[in-house]
Amino acid sequence: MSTEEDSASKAMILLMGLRRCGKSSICKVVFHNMQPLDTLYLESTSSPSMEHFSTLIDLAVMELPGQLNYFEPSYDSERLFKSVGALVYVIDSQDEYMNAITNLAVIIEYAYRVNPSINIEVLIHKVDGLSEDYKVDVQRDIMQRTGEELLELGLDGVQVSFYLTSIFDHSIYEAFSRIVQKLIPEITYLENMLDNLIQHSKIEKAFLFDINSKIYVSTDSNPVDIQTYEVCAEFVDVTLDLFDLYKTPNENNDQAVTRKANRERPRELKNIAELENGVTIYFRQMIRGLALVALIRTNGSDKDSCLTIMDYNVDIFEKGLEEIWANSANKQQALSLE
Ligand SMILES: Nc1nc2c(ncn2[C@@H]2O[C@H](COP(=O)(O)OP(=O)(O)OP(=O)(O)O)[C@@H](O)[C@H]2O)c(=O)[nH]1
Repeated sequence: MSTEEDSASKAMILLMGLRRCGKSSICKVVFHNMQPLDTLYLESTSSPSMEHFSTLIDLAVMELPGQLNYFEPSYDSERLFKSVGALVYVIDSQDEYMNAITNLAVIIEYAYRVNPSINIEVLIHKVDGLSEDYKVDVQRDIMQRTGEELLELGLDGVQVSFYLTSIFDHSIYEAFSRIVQKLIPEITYLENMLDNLIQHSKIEKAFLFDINSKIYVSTDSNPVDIQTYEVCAEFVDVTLDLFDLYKTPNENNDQAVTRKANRERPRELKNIAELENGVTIYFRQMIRGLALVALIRTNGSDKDSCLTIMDYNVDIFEKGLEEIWANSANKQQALSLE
């Protein structure tokens, strides 16, 4: 099966940008847990590469090397762009970016023509090297120049979203979370379910994480503040690291070694801790490699009874999730039979 055929059944994210803008580093850090500093030694990518990951939906992230000429007749760009849900274009903010903007406009013109429903997402990347003021200036400048280029091409109505990102902090996960969420058809149900859960469980904020990438596939409708996300993402890491250190009860050494090698975890992974500010943080594994992470403010009421209610409500939430997943799996099956 070719990479493009393989991706047809998945929501596809296409990652593009000029050479050395940071595409491979983003893939390695977000999807393979590579340490950001180790990306310094990554070699230039010479052929398209594809990452797959499954959350509530199956996603494929395809990286196209910067030096490839996508509009050569030998390269079937039309078929590729038609199968894509989101085009993510990376611009290196530490470099001279005018060429990147011109290249982006040409790609948008093409992508939009063959696939008008494509989401266009621009990562203003490597902002760790810029001061706070300069970051804002660069963002404004890139947005304005992109707008001008699109206007010249008669594409001023095309919606483009911009994100300031860096692999050295959580901004890249936050951006990918928002990009992925736009591709999940059931996102409104998920948000409603999370809103319902927080109303009935003294929760301040709840995230549904994809455990392996630490992208959050959904959250309640309260605004996301990046520090809250960071605390929750770190708790996912700590929980998994701790779990991987120890054998589970009734497991012999060989089974533990095999499980760790395959990165398998028992279904019901759960962890609860109290933060310095008295807020309780709650982690519970759900279906399909997802985990619910919530911050609970007990406000002086009995912590144990809060957690009992929480467990009960999370059971109901998980059942809802199973139903959503069963429905979306049926829909995908029906589509593939058409
Ligand atoms: N400061 C900083 N450097 C970054 C960031 N992301 C990537 N880099 C660095 O940028 C350089 C190029 O990154 P790559 O991921 O190889 O770039 P690429 O777009 O895949 O390059 P090609 O494969 O040639 O198309 C590496 O040295 C990375 O360490 C970031 O957020 N901040």
